[in-house]
Amino acid sequence: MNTGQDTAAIEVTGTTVHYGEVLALDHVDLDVPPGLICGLLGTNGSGKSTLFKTVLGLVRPDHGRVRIMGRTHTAARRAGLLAYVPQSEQVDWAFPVRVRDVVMMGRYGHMGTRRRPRPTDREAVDQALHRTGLTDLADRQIGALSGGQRKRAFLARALAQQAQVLLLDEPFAGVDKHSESTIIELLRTLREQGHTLLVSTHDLAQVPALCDRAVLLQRRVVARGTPDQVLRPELLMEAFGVHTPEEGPVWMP
Ligand SMILES: Nc1ncnc2c1ncn2[C@@H]1O[C@H](COP(=O)(O)OP(=O)(O)OP(=O)(O)O)[C@@H](O)[C@H]1O
Repeated sequence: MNTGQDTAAIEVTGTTVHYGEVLALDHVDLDVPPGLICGLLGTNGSGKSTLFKTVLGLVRPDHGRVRIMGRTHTAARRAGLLAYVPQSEQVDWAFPVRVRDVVMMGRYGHMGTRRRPRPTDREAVDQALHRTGLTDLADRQIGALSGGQRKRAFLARALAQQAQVLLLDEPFAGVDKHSESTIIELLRTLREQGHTLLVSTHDLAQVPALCDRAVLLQRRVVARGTPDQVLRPELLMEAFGVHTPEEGPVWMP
């Protein structure tokens, strides 16, 4: 009997993506077991966002297959299994929407077409605001938050979704130490609660402490495994042009 225990939370098989002439992903395989944090590491342009968009079904691969907990992305999204925190939001920051309203958007999938919040929706929003340290800012306009606070607001929106699988694109980029430690603590708690997280980051120094698995991407998968297996000088050199996590990534043409 298949108990579902061996079904990967995220499975990408032989996936290739072109944007016109640009090869963005080249036969990428990825397999994240449930309940783990997997770091997705690569330079600018290495295909991290494209891989997220492919998992979400926003980009159609030339070939290859994506499964989220054994389902297609359409079925997974319909079942509310998948939440996404993009790198930056294409929003009009002057638009008069409160932080609480942004987080409530994470509940839309639970509310049906009338989008009238019920007590359970309000509770989920309050909890997500609390967990991201935004309770005191809940009634502030989103455009009046700092960059790090905005990041936390979009993370809160994903939390309110209560999805099993979370995709986080550069959650630490441009955030201060306070926001960074709030986010790290939160990601660890989510893992303890059995969620699966795929987290892209340039910050290699964080990977050993945060991630159970890591994938080095340079259009194709350079390496995947535990952080120890992946953060090896020759592999980092191949993917980033650096020898150690402490040296940090540098731009490679
Ligand atoms: N809409 C698009 N049209 C054409 N080329 C694109 C498009 N989106 C991405 N690309 C190209 O595909 C490649 C992968 O881009 P992608 O955004 O996935 O990289 P990334 O690893 O997320 O980079 P970054 O760290 O800078 O966000 C790059 O060469 C990029 O220029």
